[in-house]
Amino acid sequence: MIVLQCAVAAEQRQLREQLLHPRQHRLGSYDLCQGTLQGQPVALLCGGVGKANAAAAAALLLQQRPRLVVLHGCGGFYPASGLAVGDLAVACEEHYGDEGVATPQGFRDLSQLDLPLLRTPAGCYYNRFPCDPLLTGQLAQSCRTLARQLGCQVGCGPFVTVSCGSGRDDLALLRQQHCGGLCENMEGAAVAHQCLAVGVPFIEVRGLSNATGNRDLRQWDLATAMQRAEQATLAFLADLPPLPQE
Ligand SMILES: O=C(O)c1cccc(C(=O)CC[C@H]2O[C@@H](n3cnc4c(=O)[nH]cnc43)[C@H](O)[C@@H]2O)c1
Repeated sequence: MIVLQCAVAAEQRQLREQLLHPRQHRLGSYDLCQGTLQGQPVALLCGGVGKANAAAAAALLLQQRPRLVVLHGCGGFYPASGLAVGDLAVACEEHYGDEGVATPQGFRDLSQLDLPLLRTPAGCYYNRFPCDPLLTGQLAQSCRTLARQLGCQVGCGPFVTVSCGSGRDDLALLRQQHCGGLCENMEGAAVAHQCLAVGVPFIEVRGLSNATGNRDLRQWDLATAMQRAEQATLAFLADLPPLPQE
């Protein structure tokens, strides 16, 4: 089974509509919708906004040993990303953007503080959590094909997960520079972290709803961004070969 996780119900509307053989379950405090999309067995999980919600939801689903977790939704793009509202972004890794300490000399992240968030036999993880490289490549390829049809761009690079959105130019610039960030969101690093902790592959795609930096809600397009992330998820599933045992 593949888990398709998002933050809010509006981010999974199309996926729910297209789900074949839908079955509704209650898992902990979540309404889980299972079925088939593009021939793949999936579970649709709406985990809530923010790192704590996203991690709690992912941790519960990971107990069922899914084949893969795909996080999808909307996000903000950083100034030097070259991206625009309506474009797609694929994560190669996720950064916890505000875990660390703000000092008079600037932001110090957890590696500079020697405070790992996760210890595995392969090593310690601080602010940065990788996405599955092979599946990320496949996701980016599916997105490029889709983007040609939609007339939009695709970026692939580091994502930054924050508690406090970058609604100011200086903050957006700082986070972009510190993490080399392409896209900002509020859940990704927490889900990537949970997946890495139990060895389940993780990938992430976001439709870009807004620019980070000085906040101007008139320029936001949440609906298009959410829809495009769902379309990208469907395109990825359609291109994905089924697992031998499924
Ligand atoms: O009103 C605001 O200034 C504001 C700032 C950040 C996010 C929101 C939302 O309503 C969306 C939260 C939701 O969407 C993701 N998201 C979308 N754009 C961003 C962003 O620029 N920075 C961080 N998160 C963003 C996020 O993952 C949440 O799930 C409103």
